[in-house]
Amino acid sequence: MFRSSDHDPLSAAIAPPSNETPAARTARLRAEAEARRVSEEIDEQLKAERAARRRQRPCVKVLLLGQSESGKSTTLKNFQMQYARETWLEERSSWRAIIQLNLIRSIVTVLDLLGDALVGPALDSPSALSMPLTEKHRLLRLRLAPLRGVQQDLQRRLGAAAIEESYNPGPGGVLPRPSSEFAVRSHDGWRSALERFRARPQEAQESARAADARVRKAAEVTEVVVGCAEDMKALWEDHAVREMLRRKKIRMEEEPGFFLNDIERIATRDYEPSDNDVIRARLRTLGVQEYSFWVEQTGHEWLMYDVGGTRSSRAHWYPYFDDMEAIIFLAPISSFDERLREDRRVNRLEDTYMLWQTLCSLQMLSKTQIILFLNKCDLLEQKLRAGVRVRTHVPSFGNRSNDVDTVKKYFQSHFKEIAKQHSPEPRRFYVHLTSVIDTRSTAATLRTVEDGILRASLRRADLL
Ligand SMILES: Nc1nc2c(ncn2[C@@H]2O[C@H](COP(=O)(O)OP(=O)(O)OP(=O)(O)O)[C@@H](O)[C@H]2O)c(=O)[nH]1
Ligand SMILES: [Mg+2]
Repeated sequence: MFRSSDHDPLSAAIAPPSNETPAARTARLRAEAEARRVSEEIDEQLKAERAARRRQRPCVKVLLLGQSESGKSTTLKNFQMQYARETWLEERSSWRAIIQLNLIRSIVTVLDLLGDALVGPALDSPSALSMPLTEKHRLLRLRLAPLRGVQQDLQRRLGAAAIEESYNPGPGGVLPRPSSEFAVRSHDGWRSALERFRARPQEAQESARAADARVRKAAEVTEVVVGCAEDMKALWEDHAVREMLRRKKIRMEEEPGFFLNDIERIATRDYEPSDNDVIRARLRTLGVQEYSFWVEQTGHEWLMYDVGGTRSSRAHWYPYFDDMEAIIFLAPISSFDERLREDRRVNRLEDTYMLWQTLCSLQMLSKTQIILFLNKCDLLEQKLRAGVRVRTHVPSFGNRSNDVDTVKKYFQSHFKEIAKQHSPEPRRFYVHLTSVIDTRSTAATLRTVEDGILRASLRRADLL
């Protein structure tokens, strides 16, 4: 099995901050040791399961990699929609709570910003809003306050995956890491989170009373959300609030799990998530999750591995490298002007380049097909239309034209060049420009990808 070394860039990418205090280091090492123990136990269990399955029938294994929020789980959802329709439909309504949480989280973000602005510059200051915040905004804030309690409650019940990882360098350079960061989970990640929100009893042994309590709790959450619907809408549609967001350069529409334009539809008692809602919902992945699909047309079983992409999760990728038919690497190219949520000092595109270089240069992956998805093209287009200039954030872009085609081509050639320079053996460059929230075009991409992977797999089997 592959082990990381001190020199490899992936280790560098997950290295602790240089100004870490002794106390923070002790706590981190202890938490990491525990995470490693749990993770190794899960690896062993998965290995045994995989070996047993392989003995029974052939399967094609694909690993999804990329930084956090790059679209790995969303790609997996597309596969699930296409090849495991029954499970997809069974799980779909359980996403309701996650979508409610996504919506509430956006509202709470706006409320926090509003809170700051209400105690902000005086009306006559140059940075004051042209449309002043008034008593109406204070009241909206007050009336929407119960959503904070609901957010906490949902997050508690959904578990660590529902909490976005983040830390800001605190005083003295201590970077507090939330304990959730080390919550390495079993391989059924989001499934276990969703299970807690199923309407029907989950297991035979679940008592009717426990099932009732779960259903009652879900109804209580819905009642609060429905009760706040009008105020949420008023807040999101308010001109002064929009101006405040614009001034702070916050584009809520680009945030993961954005549902503020769907309040009327979602904040109702009989809301049922659509396919598209589930695709757009955000629940982060912890540890490694394994999914299996049976592809009728070719008679193969596919095993897909979805991993957590935050820096602290990346150490858990290694054990999966030596056993894959292909890797799909997600690079969100709209992120050229963003910073990592878990470390605001790092530019997201730089982080993606670094990960890509690492994967390309690993000797053990030299024969593995790596397929690059330059993802979030829709957001890239949106950003460029809004006037964001690539050159400001990527100086090497130089004086090229800031139009979508030029930008896409530029990024694509940069990834290609990295692959060429750093692969230990020549490798073919497989690339797709994607917006994986667009299920129709993604279905076509996935068919091409699937075909390519299968061919390579058969070729390999022939050679063996
Ligand atoms: N607009 C847009 N949103 C996307 C696209 N791909 C993913 N998203 C959204 O981005 C958010 C994050 O996507 P995920 O698939 O959860 O990201 P991930 O790579 O699995 O992240 P981790 O689990 O944290 O490693 C979700 O809300 C998705 O709906 C895309 O191409 N366009
Ligand atoms: Mg994920």
